[in-house]
Amino acid sequence: MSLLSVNDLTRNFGGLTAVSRANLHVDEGELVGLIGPNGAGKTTLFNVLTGVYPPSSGTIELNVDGTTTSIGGKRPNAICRAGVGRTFQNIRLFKDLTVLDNVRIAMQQNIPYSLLAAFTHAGTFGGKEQQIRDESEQLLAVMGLADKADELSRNLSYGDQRHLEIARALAVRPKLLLLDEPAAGMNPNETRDLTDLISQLRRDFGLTVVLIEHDMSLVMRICERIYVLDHGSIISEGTPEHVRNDPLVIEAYLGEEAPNA
Ligand SMILES: Nc1ncnc2c1ncn2[C@@H]1O[C@H](COP(=O)(O)OP(=O)(O)OP(=O)(O)O)[C@@H](O)[C@H]1O
Repeated sequence: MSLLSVNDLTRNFGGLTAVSRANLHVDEGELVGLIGPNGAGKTTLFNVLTGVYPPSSGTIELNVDGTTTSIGGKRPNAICRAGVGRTFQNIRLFKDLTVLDNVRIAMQQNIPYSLLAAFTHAGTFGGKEQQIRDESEQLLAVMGLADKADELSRNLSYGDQRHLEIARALAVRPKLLLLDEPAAGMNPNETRDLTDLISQLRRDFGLTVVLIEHDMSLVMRICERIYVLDHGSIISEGTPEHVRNDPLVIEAYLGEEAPNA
């Protein structure tokens, strides 16, 4: 059974259908790309997957360790606890907090209230705090931000802010990581480094990854499978080779950067 099953998913905004009867299946450990021209519905699909918007119709199921959870229409925190972490197209950090605190807050957010209360009452919260701090520092090291832990996140370079976003997404210990344009605004060298890092994170953390990306060199290099959205509908699905030669995809991209990088 797939880790993520999206069945007949539709999301309307008034008279506009942003996602139309989409079907996606992502197996555990896969690295899958989601591409499509501007306004195709990619971010809306992520927003529905993560509870920012409920689906208008259709179902979303997450199968983690043999347990299937229906996450369609659930609140973002519940979906996060079910095992889904994400980054945003527009960086969303606590700009006036330190790099370390940004990760610590994300990690704490994933501790259920009852467990938090149990720690407090049992007097072991201090120990838990230390564990959160240690794990946050480890994550920063993985993301190459160890020496910037005490800096305010607003002072980080753009590329480092994108890395911190990923560290925050990893802090919730996701099984499924959704990356929304992780390379946006990066130069070709930074993009190459990020491409390697995403592959490494998948291996080291045992992640399943779905990424939206306009940088076709990144998508074609690391994704095993790609879904192509156009006007809210999935028009193609398959290997990078298949997708880049699909006439429907080429037509959808006419006038935009063709997916052949
Ligand atoms: N909250 C909203 N209210 C109304 N319309 C919306 C809303 N969010 C998205 N849309 C519309 O849904 C359509 C799909 O937008 P979406 O941002 O999902 O596309 P995208 O594929 O992520 O585009 P891009 O590559 O430019 O980021 C667009 O027409 C957009 O204007």
